[in-house]
Amino acid sequence: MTIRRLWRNARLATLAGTDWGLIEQGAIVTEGEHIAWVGPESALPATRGATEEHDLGGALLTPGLVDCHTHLVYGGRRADEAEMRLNGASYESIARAGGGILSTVRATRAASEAELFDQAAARAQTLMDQGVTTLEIKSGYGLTLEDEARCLRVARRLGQERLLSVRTTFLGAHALPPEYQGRADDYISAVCDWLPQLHAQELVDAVDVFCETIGFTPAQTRRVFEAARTLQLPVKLHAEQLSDQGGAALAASYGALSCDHLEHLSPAGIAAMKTNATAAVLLPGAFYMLREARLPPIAALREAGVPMAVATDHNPGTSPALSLPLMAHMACTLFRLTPLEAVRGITVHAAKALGLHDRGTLAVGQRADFAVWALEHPNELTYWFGHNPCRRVVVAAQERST
Ligand SMILES: N=CN[C@@H](CCC(=O)O)C(=O)O
Ligand SMILES: [Zn+2]
Repeated sequence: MTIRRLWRNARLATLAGTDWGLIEQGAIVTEGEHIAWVGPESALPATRGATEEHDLGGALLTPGLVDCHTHLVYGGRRADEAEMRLNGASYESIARAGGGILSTVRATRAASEAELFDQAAARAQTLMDQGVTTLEIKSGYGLTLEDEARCLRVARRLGQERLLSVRTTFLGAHALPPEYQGRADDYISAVCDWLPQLHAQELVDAVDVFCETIGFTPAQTRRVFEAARTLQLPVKLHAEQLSDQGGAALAASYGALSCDHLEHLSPAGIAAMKTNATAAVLLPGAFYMLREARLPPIAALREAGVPMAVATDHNPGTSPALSLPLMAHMACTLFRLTPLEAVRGITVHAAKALGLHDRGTLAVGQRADFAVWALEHPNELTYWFGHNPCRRVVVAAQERST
């Protein structure tokens, strides 16, 4: 029997149109895992009787948050590297000396799958406690077939065992592992060979590449995208973070779901993203921690109508951040997004960046994923920082304790 639930006595921010979509004294009826009715309580049809009723005490209810770019599964930590950077070393110089991503690769390979799971689960819990109901998790710290598979299995298990929706992204082309030094093209051949094997194990929802001077070239990126295309897997790209490689235009030409980082994005890249409906994922945590000098071209993206998402980019090197509302706050203060843009960036546009159209707003037919906040207005999601106003989280109409 489909369970029908009534969630009432809430101020709703539906985000279903182009504004906040506020509904005072609102109610939502869910049937099974989806929203069956949403509106002011006064208009609730009598036929909408529910088997369960939840009084939300006048709190603010928003769509569940979507963190569309994380590297959540890894071993170790990189506080020493952060200290080196604070003492003057650059991210690139540390990477070229075999630190950076490769130091996390060593720690990840040394960790057991159970350890990787426990550590990632604790991080996921912190994100979830602050309103996240959908989480993208990339591999990219294993860099062997088996180590990449382990990380993707851990990510899948998080989705199965926790009340959370997880999307997995294969990022084998994240860094060149030591055993392939000087043989980047051979490593890309290996990555292209692993992809169908991982896909056959149902471990891959999308494919990503780090296209950068300290990552992979556009030509190597293209080879990975061709392998993804053969399997009809969507692609996304770490693009134009530290330099303009023309990666965004390349990714957009493959119909990429998103291009992420984008501090060095060119007008041609923006035009290609616009043409191909590719979302821009902004990552203020990495921008802040690397003390980058150059802002992503927000005004031009806005002008072009490219959807802008915001994510934590949680990773041990450049963004050990575990609060998506904090990233929305930083997207406003650092990148000058409006509060509405930033909140759409962690809900409906983040869902779009994952190719998901069934979440991110409160509307009939959408997944019943929402967060309840001790706030009066959704603009407070980008106002407060350093505390957690999230009170309840509901995933597919099931309440998760926070
Ligand atoms: N830029 C590449 N990948 C990560 C950083 C990974 C790391 O430094 O461990 C990012 O998205 O910022
Ligand atoms: Zn990343």
